[in-house]
Amino acid sequence: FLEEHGLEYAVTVEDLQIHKEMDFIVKSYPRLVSAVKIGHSFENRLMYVLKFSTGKGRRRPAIWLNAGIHAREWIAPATAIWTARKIACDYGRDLVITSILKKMDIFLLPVANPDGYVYTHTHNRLWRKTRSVNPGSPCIGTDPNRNWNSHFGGAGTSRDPCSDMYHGPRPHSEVEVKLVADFIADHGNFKCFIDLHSYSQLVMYPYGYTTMRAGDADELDTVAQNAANAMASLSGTQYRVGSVGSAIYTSSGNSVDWAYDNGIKYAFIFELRDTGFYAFTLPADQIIPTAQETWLGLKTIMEHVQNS
Ligand SMILES: O=C(O)[C@H](Cc1ccccc1)CC(O)(O)C[N+](=O)[O-]
Ligand SMILES: [Zn+2]
Repeated sequence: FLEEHGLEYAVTVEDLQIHKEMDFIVKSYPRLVSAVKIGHSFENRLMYVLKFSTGKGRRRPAIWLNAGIHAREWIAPATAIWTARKIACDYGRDLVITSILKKMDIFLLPVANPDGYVYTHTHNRLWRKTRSVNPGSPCIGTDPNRNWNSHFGGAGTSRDPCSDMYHGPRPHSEVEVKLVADFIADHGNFKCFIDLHSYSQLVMYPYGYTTMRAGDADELDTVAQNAANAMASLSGTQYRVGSVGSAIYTSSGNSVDWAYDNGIKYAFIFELRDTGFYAFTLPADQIIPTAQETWLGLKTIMEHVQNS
């Protein structure tokens, strides 16, 4: 049919519901929110960032909120898209977010690994990595939280393409990582990088490649503890706090070590709900409660950044 009608055979990739909601938020708040499309994934899906900005000027101090780098951690993109609408709705109403946006821009990437995210909906709910091809191996994908150009290939990573911790053939080999890293480096004025994962209920800061304390560890620990306290204030959910290396395990090439090494002092990773009962398959009725408590933690950090 397509041949005889001369139509191009369009390679359709499943659209993400979340991208449709992002379009809707851009349309609903055109003066505050814009779509920044930083490129495409390995399987040619949009890498779609929302920019929240009240001012002109391309290089206002900025905050990067990242989610969904690991495909199976569905609560992270869900929390991120709820947060997108919360920022838009509360600007002009909530004193803290209004004052933050007066001086800073916020960039939000709800699905940082779109190929993996779709794959968890269509083939394997517990998929973690990207979906890139590994030449010479039957195994697909690289762990995008081991692929950043920071102590690449060090502790807590694997060189085996079949491993869930495979660091990839080289730093930023994954286009999904490269696009974010290049965007942040080119912008050059990011003050804060927050990466949403699940599960374990943790608020962590660098370093992950070592248990050695980062230069700013004392300040970051205080900020993280304040965030955890704010999150617990809503319905008592307990978040532990610490450096990645000490709170869980050493793992090199992760996003916050890269951000911190590239001058973004306020670099945090959140491990959202729960502590293992449902694990990655957190029931949908916990999405909004998780997003609401996480928002209190995010505001705590962003307020500190704005005043620093
Ligand atoms: O292994 C990971 O990348 C995170 C732990 C982590 C978090 C921050 C920096 C380095 C590692 C754990 C998780 O979110 O991926 C959950 N999991 O183990 O699947
Ligand atoms: Zn993760």
